Amino acid sequence: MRLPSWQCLRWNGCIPRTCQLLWRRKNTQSRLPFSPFAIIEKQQQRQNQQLKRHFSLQSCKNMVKYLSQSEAIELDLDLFEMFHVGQLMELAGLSCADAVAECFPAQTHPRVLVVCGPGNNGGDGLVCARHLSLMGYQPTVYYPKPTLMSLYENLTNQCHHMEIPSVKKCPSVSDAEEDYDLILDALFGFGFKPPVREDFVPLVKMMQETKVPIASVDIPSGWDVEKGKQSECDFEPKLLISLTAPKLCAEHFKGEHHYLGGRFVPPALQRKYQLNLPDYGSKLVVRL
Ligand SMILES: NC(=O)C1=CN([C@@H]2O[C@H](COP(=O)(O)OP(=O)(O)OC[C@H]3O[C@@H](n4cnc5c(N)ncnc54)[C@H](OP(=O)(O)O)[C@@H]3O)[C@@H](O)[C@H]2O)[C@@H](O)CC1
Ligand SMILES: [K+]
Repeated sequence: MRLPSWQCLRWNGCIPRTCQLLWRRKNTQSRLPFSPFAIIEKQQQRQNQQLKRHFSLQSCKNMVKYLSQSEAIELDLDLFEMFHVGQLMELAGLSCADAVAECFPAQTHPRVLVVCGPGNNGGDGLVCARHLSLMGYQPTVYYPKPTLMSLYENLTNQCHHMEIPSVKKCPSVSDAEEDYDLILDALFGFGFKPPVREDFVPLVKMMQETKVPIASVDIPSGWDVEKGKQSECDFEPKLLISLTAPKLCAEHFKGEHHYLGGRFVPPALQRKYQLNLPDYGSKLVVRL
């Protein structure tokens, strides 16, 4: 039996399908110890892997910047000189609702427990709850330490006007699993300094132990903003919505969906922080 020329095969890179099938059949009949097609397939796999490596390197080069905690705080202050905090929060919360709708549709995950913390991350959560309700979800707000400032009071009142219920007690693991299809974690953002203080421990524990999927706003609460998970107990959200630009902890995120939202950074600030943001087009969020 005549083997096809290796040079010719390498040159062409591929062989007509019928020819391959014929060769395979002959090869099996003559019980040759190897098939040249297997070797060619191996070569093609190797080439594909090289291409993949090349493109992933390229995308790393073009990748959005991951911010340290101090960069995130500094950028936040710069933004606050240009915009009212309420404007930024409205876009942030709307982006979160949009990403939730892409990953956990209202038809399959209607009941959302929105956990809101005492800072701006919690404010994003209140805005998100309002938009989720407008999108056909049934959100419930848990806001254990409401901040006594008009910004947060207004956001809370807006939730009341939308007839969004709230709970006063942290649900147990079993209650959470019975009553909710998704938890929106807006407890701590980039202002968090570990470890979690005592009054929030039961809430974080519930989120660690529950099987209800979690969508985290900006930072998975309890993670170090730069180093990520602090212990095996820290929860792993299914969805992370980074706002403005991802923080360093997002490099450790292993969940299924990572989105970027908060499409409000003017070009001068993008240049100052070398953010290298992706093109949002007409969308509120982009998948990273
Ligand atoms: N420009 C942007 O990028 C935009 C950012 N936005 C959003 O703002 C978020 C950052 O907001 P933030 O600065 O208010 O901080 P955040 O993390 O919400 O909370 C701090 C609170 O947590 C508390 N606390 C801290 N550590 C604690 C601990 N260990 N255990 C218990 N409590 C602890 C702390 O208490 P304190 O230390 O002050 O007593 C304070 O009350 C950001 O992630 C994004 O979601 C968008 O709204 C719009 C545009
Ligand atoms: K969070």
